[in-house]
Amino acid sequence: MQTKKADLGVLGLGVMGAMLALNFADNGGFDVGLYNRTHEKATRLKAENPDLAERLHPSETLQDFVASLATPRVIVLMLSAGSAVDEQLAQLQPLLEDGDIIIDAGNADFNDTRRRNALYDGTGLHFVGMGVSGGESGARHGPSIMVGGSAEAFKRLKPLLEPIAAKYDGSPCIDWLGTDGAGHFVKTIHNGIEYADMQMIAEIYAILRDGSGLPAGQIGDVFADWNTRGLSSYLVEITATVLKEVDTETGKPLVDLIVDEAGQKGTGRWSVIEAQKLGIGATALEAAVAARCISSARHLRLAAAEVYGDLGIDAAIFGTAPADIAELESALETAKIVAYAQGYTVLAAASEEFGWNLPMGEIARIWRAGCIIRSVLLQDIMQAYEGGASVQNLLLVPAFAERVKLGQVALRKVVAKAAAAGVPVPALSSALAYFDDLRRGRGAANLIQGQRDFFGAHTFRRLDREGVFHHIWPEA
Ligand SMILES: NC(=O)C1=CN([C@@H]2O[C@H](COP(=O)(O)OP(=O)(O)OC[C@H]3O[C@@H](n4cnc5c(N)ncnc54)[C@H](OP(=O)(O)O)[C@@H]3O)[C@@H](O)[C@H]2O)C=CC1
Ligand SMILES: O=C(CO)[C@H](O)[C@H](O)COP(=O)(O)O
Repeated sequence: MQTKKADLGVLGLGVMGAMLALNFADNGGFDVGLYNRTHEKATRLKAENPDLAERLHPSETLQDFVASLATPRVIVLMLSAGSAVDEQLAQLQPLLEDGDIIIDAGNADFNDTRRRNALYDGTGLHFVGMGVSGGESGARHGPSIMVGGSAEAFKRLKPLLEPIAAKYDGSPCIDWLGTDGAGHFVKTIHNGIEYADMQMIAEIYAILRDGSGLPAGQIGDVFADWNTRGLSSYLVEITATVLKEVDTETGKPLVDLIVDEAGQKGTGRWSVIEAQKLGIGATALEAAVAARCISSARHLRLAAAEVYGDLGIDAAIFGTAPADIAELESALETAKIVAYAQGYTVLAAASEEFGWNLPMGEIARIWRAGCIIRSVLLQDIMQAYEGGASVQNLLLVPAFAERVKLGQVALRKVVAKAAAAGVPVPALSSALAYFDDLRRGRGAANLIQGQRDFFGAHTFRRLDREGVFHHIWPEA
């Protein structure tokens, strides 16, 4: 029987919740109350972890769960995003008391988080939207934690959360990033960048597989090698592992047997929707979300392959010489910098729009370990913001400009070759197009303004004089 009240409770013991609960018990040494809609998961978690069992306290009812927690309570929700969170909040609210803190630690649409924060305002309860990244293993051993909500609530949560967070050079990858939805917004953009990163890696894989004709294992070796330098990151590391894995039943590379339809739970889409709402062109993120959608339309792709399959891919265009592989490496590294620059631009715009004053360098700091997009690049991004430097766009920071000036040559060649060969590289090419768009002082939107004024009297500004003008255009 539980005699001592638990230090906190975890509600929702799916993949992430179960691992977070173990992390709290193990690395935090906390007593953890457990509750799950399907009760068996709570009892099983305790039974399967005898070494931590004395700190795990499952309850069968929500009432017992709430009663098992020390006051003021801290309850971590780890549920599927959306209505599940609202339902649980509604059931919890009458059981809670002044000062209790409820954390939504799942992925949430930050608009929901803002709405929920507003609901709790003035109730004496605190609602905290908190992004957690690192997948199952991160949740168990140390995720990157992006906290929103009130600074006051964070002060109380810090001693509970720091011990379970990932550590980079001993420093915990957790911080309070701003009020209401700030934590979930930053997690959403993290995932948008994650989508872009994964898509670009997949495009390079497609080039090596369909353009260069390399088998999966050898492509895995290429990624493993790249992981020792500028591209060093969790995603490149796991790419190498996934590519080298062999299916024991068939003896074939497992990746060759996996259906080419990418799932998505919504965070990538949210990142792009919010970028659009803020008026920011995050084209690599957009391309990555769109590519997942196209991947899911497998029947359509198979039908199109029947119609256009004879066009094939020109395999003579991409080589496998060390210089060819190095070109791909440089292209990927450059496009990745562009994707991060886009993600950070969305963060900056949101910070301004919602008055969060997001600590940009700190976000890079807490992404350096634990999270899915952890990479050596984040160290450079952190440095770009050092001393609170105001950064308009990462591509304008001298250290990145130098790298991109060199790397764009490879990116341009790879995108051009891919177009010629017939290998789709939507994220790499949108990164290149963004860069080219950004670097030209004079774009082509003057024509669009002319067209808009023609059909809708939308007016335009002129380069040679101040003011707003409408022209009487000749009839078409
Ligand atoms: N998996 C990952 O890599 C990551 C996931 N996340 C986020 O964490 C959250 C949880 O994800 P994950 O653990 O993977 O998901 P799972 O599907 O493994 O677990 C979902 C949990 O939500 C509960 N649940 C679902 N619907 C309801 C409902 N209507 N009422 C009560 N409980 C409900 C489930 O209960 P039951 O057992 O009864 O079904 C289960 O405990 C999500 O928001 C996800 O986006 C964040 C980072 C990484
Ligand atoms: O948040 C995560 C990683 O950071 C989750 O794994 C999320 O589910 C990934 O998104 P998707 O399922 O859409 O690929």
